[in-house]
Amino acid sequence: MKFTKMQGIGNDYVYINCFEESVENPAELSKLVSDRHFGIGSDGLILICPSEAADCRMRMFNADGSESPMCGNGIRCVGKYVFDHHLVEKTEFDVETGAGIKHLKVTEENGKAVLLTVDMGIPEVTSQVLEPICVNGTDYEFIGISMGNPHAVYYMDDIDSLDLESVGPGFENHERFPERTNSEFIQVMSPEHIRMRVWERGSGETWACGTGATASAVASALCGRTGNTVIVSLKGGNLTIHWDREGSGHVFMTGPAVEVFEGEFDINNL
Ligand SMILES: N[C@H](CCC[C@H](N)C(=O)O)C(=O)O
Repeated sequence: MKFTKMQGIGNDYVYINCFEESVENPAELSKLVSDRHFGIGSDGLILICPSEAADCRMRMFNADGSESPMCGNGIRCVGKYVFDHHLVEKTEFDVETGAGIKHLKVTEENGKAVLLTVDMGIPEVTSQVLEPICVNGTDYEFIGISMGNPHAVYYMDDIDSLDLESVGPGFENHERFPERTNSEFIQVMSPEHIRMRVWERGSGETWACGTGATASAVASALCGRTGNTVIVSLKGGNLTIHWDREGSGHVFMTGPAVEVFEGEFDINNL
């Protein structure tokens, strides 16, 4: 089976073009391909599929095989793939996701997409603006934001000191979040700049999370820590998030997408 390895600021997935391939059990396949020692190595699997409602459809699976309705870094890479491989012949197009149809705009150089802007839709606030919670025996406050997938945003003075490998599962699996949650840890640098680390539902700490960066930008504006446009600095790079709060209410994410390599695998040998 042919695949393409792509990454959005270090959030890397194995992509399969399901206009040409068919995948019987994507949840199991995601567990296999994401293994960084016995598989290809990735944060999960993303299928690029035909769609009746848009130019294509994205299905996203975390490293543990769980499916998520939306993936911000993933949809930018999907946009790059369909543009670069001429599955679309336009610089604006739509991608169907489990969180609705998303509109993408491509910035291209020499016929390749180098930057993509995604209309992430209207965020949903799922908690009090700073709701108390006790995790691993320690008291915190968070803001719950859904971008089609759940996020819990926490503010800290020093995110680098977080031992996410040990505390991450307690945030992800807390009983407050019946569907588990992605957890973002934010250090506010200025009203226009935040730093973020993330423990993702189903994948652990990743180098970036597009929906998480979007949720964190909205949360930061809601609690008055930033304006409506912020640079979010993640381990793997930066995203620009703009919340058209006074207008459409939609949030826009702009960032890069990179094709790393193409390959083939025999699923019986994974
Ligand atoms: N782990 C997430 C899906 C991937 C989100 C992230 N990689 C992004 O770029 O938005 C979830 O289960 O909701």
